[in-house]
Amino acid sequence: MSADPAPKHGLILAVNAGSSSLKISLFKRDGASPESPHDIVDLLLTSTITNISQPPASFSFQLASHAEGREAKKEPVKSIKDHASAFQHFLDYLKREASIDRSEIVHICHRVVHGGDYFEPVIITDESYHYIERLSDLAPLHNGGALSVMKACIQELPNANSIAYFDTSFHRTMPQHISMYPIRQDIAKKRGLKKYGFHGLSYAYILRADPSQTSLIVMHLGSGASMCAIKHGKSLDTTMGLTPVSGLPGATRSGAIDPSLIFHYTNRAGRISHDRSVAVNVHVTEAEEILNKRSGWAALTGTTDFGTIVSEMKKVEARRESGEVVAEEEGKWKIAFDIMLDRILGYLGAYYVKLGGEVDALVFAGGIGERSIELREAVVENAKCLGFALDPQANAEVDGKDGAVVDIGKLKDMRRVVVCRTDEQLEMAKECAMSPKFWQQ
Ligand SMILES: Nc1ncnc2c1ncn2[C@@H]1O[C@H](COP(=O)(O)OP(=O)(O)O)[C@@H](O)[C@H]1O
Ligand SMILES: CC(=O)OP(=O)(O)O
Ligand SMILES: [Mg+2]
Repeated sequence: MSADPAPKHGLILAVNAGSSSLKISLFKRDGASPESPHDIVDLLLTSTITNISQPPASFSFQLASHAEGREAKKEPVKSIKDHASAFQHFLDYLKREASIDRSEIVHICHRVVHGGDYFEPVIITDESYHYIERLSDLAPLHNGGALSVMKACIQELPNANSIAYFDTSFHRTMPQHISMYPIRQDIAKKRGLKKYGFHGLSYAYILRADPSQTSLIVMHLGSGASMCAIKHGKSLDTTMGLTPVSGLPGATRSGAIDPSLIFHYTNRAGRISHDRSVAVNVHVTEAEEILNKRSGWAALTGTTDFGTIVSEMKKVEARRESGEVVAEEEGKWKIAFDIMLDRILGYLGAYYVKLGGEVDALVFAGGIGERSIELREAVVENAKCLGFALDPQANAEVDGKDGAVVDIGKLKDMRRVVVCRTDEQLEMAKECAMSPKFWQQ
């Protein structure tokens, strides 16, 4: 693919292949105001495909000019089975429904979860494609999906450059004693066995969203959930590790467990899994398959939707309070909620101490962090001893408020608590638009 600088103006397509979703945004680079990162790109449209790993997938498409406070309409699409078919569905829809000239797309930014030792964004060439492909085993739910979208872009949008932006880049500042595992370092170095950390594009976006705050404890809570301690604008520690399975539990991921557990769970831990739904062209073991795909709150409750867990938990609690005897099995919703809460609090306490109590704000982000009034309430209530307190009304009214950052804390004499509507696509598009090497000046 070519790496020639594009003209000053042009369209940037940003694609975010998450573990069970594909989020796509199209931006126009406004060459007239490249000074500020905030107005360098204008959003033209967004499209989201969710439930990719739990069919039927749900598709939405919205032109920015028609958005104005309206939720995009969602429709189930049976033909979507993976990230490649999700992206193809988007391209077909774009061709049919929107008056966008696809030849005006000059750069396509791809969120790549595992970048290994790549720190800067890279143009996709044979060499970088294969490097990312080799890392797929370390991000079995992610890299394969991003690569399949890149392949489609090379075929369907041959005049655009594909550029990879890495989740791992943000965490390159972690001190060695934090990123290193206490194992033999000759083996660790040879095989790249260290903590990389993920969700970095989201953390970078959050940091940029309010430049006055530079020391933060951030919770990015989505299908994949992680936390990050940011000290003076740099990642100090994060909960995911060599792969995104560690740290907090996720929709289908176990989060941190005793590493020996898996050998007691199955006697096939080291065998290559035959389940091809985990990812494309990836060799994962039965152990990785179990911990990445058959664990998490889906294993505890049967749903990957944390919103359902909260609403079912509340229904059961209401019945219990009204005197009804509730079957033990119905306690599963609260157990899932409490496990998530417990793990979050564990890292919150640890990060507060690691930051020496210098915390400008506690930040909630990601699908759960941005939408679960109840989880935010429970976290902040339990973190009272650290000087955090919630304004219950502000917490309940986040959805009605505009802007990337919404304050939900009691501000007087208390530390700041905020919700940040994170946007990994916008982060990549801004980075791309601000990189002189990608544009003719
Ligand atoms: N109202 C809600 N309350 C709690 N959780 C929610 C709510 N709405 C959505 N979610 C959760 O947000 C998740 C999606 O988060 P998101 O960050 O978009 O995920 P992804 O990891 O796919 O990028 C859903 O799987 C669901 O669990
Ligand atoms: C790294 C990760 O888990 O990403 P996502 O939450 O988008 O699946
Ligand atoms: Mg995500």
